[in-house]
Amino acid sequence: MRIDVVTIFPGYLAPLREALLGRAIEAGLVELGVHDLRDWTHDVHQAVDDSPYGGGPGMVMRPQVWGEALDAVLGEEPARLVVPTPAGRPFTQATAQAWAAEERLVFACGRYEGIDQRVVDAYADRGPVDEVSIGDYVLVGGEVAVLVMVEAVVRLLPGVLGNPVSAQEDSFSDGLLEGPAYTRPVSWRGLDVPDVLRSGNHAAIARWRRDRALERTAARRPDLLDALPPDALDRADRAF
Ligand SMILES: N#Cc1c(-c2ccc3ccn(Cc4ccc(CN5CCOCC5)cc4)c3c2)n[nH]c1N
Repeated sequence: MRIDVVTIFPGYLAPLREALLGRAIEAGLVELGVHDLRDWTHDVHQAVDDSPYGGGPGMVMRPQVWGEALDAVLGEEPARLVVPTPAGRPFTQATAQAWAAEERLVFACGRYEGIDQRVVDAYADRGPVDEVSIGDYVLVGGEVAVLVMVEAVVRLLPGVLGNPVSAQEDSFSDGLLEGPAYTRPVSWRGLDVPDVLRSGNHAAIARWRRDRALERTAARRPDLLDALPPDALDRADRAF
């Protein structure tokens, strides 16, 4: 997979070259290009924004600069263009899993009050364009959202995670939140690891973990329970 990011703050994306993601890049599992939008400006002030038509607060990012930048970065290779925005469709684990199958992702990081809508409209004729949001809160720009989405996608690529099974057993992959996890010591500040986890009874451990996942999901994310397909809960789950 190749990932390109266009931004006026390239330094914001430096964490993508650290730790697990950095090792994936070094291993050739993913290619990363980060591009400064201002490289496609032609004025002395390197202007990327202007006042909004129709009035309103803040500034809007100019379509011309974005058009030149995305034409250059996209080139002729097919790619999914991703535009983070507070007004986007929710980015979920299912989105990450779908995008993990893509050959190329290009992220357009807006700032100010966002990017002129004609940029999205113009590229929608060339290939898939996703306007997505990572959550119901307002950030200052798209860079943090890109860090989140790139990490969620790249960790799913074959060879990136040391233990690939964990990607399948992620929270949300079975529609539930994962339950609590424990490691040594068996007792810490008067708090003990649940006996079942040390029993060696794998069926009982699996049942206990499923029950804790159901309990946590019901308490914290009842919406996920409501969204489960009818056959997702077995009789033992229903007894819970
Ligand atoms: N992904 C993601 C994001 C973003 C995000 C992503 C991309 C950009 C580019 C610019 N900004 C800042 C910005 C601030 C204010 C406004 C105005 N609106 C805000 C909502 O109420 C109405 C008025 C627009 C844009 C961005 C924010 N925020 N939250 C997410 N989950």
